[in-house]
Amino acid sequence: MEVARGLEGVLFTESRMCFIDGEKGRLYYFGYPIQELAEKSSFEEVTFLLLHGRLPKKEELEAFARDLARRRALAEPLLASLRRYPREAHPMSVLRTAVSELGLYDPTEGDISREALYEKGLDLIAKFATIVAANKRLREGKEPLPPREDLSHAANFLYMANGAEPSPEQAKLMDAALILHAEHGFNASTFTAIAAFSTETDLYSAITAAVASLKGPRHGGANEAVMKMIQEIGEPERARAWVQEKLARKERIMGMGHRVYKAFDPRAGVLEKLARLVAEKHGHSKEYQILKIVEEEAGKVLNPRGIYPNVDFYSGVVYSDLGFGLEFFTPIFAVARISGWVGHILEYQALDNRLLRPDAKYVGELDLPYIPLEAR
Ligand SMILES: CC(=O)SCCNC(=O)CCNC(=O)[C@H](O)C(C)(C)COP(=O)(O)OP(=O)(O)OC[C@H]1O[C@@H](n2cnc3c(N)ncnc32)[C@H](O)[C@@H]1OP(=O)(O)O
Ligand SMILES: O=C([O-])CC(=O)C(=O)O
Repeated sequence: MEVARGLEGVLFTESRMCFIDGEKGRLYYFGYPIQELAEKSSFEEVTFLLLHGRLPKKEELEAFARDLARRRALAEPLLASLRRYPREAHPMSVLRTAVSELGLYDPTEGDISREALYEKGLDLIAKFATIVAANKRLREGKEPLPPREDLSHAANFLYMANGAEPSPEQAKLMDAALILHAEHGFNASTFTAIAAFSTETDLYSAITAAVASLKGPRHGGANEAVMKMIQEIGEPERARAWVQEKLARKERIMGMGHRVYKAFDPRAGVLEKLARLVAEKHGHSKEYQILKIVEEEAGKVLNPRGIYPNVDFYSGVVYSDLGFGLEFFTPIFAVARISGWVGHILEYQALDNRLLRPDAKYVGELDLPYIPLEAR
């Protein structure tokens, strides 16, 4: 059998959730084009779609959004832990630890019946935003704010994170970013979640593993690395030379390249427009300008090789505008992706939850004589 390095091109299951056309740069959630969802839908509606496989009717969406809103608050023991975690710990490590800890307070942690999974999944989707916002407040030396049930998921997240009710424009921006990041097939973190869940471990364990996987700079952590790149470049005038030197050293430009897309990631297309909007309106133009030059200069070498900006390239400009420091960029990704992780776990379980256990081609030796320690 051929070895498929990185499991590239391996089809390990069937799924209705996500279609990615890597050659043409197209993306659909349950058949709906991503651009249309980002423009017209809400995070709550997309989450319903990812969990139920269809768009909700008006009353269904209202009930679903109310249900999510009611689940936002964190119990005191977890809040006490968040206060105790080291202030300088990375917010992704805080999220990973907090999700794991949530399992400790669930007396039915091990119940993975479909009904229990759905309930626990909704709980996690609701609480991810509260954990991340609480951590942001604590890092700023402030007390976490209790969630508000009268705001949408995106608006409440911004309210809890920044201590002020966002404008409708800001809430829409966050909503669009969450929709764009909610799902993406069997990316590394979703695959990690499924690999863990296929052992019939509990949901908290599978999601903790997924958070750990998303943290890496080759995956969700790339959005933070892009902002560090912008900071290192410093001024738009330095960007071209910086890119040329980087590529001459055979180093990677973060936020570019993708295992599946060999064309422009359609999410990056939407985020580029949103980043341009905030750059023009609110003066983040330097960051945006640097990215445009990096995209163009790196593109001269990388585009012919099918390497283009991915979802992590422009998102940071938007998150900065919404009041977040770069260490919160990947946690924001997680606040969105939790919906995809839960949706995939439900879908995979409904199929048969077959244990994931690939194999490797053995290239070692056999039947070696065991030499006693004193004779080696
Ligand atoms: C949400 C997400 O997870 S989106 C991805 C986020 N990650 C990043 O932005 C990190 C930067 N990008 C990368 O490291 C890669 O593009 C990956 C890991 C995302 C996908 O890459 P893969 O499909 O595994 O390709 P692979 O790593 O084998 O690279 C193939 C070639 O393209 C080059 N390449 C890939 N990405 C880049 C990049 N961003 N900059 C420069 N060169 C690159 C590699 O150096 C390699 O060159 P070589 O053949 O001369 O050795
Ligand atoms: O699909 C991937 O490999 C990575 C990605 O873009 C995502 O998870 O959104």
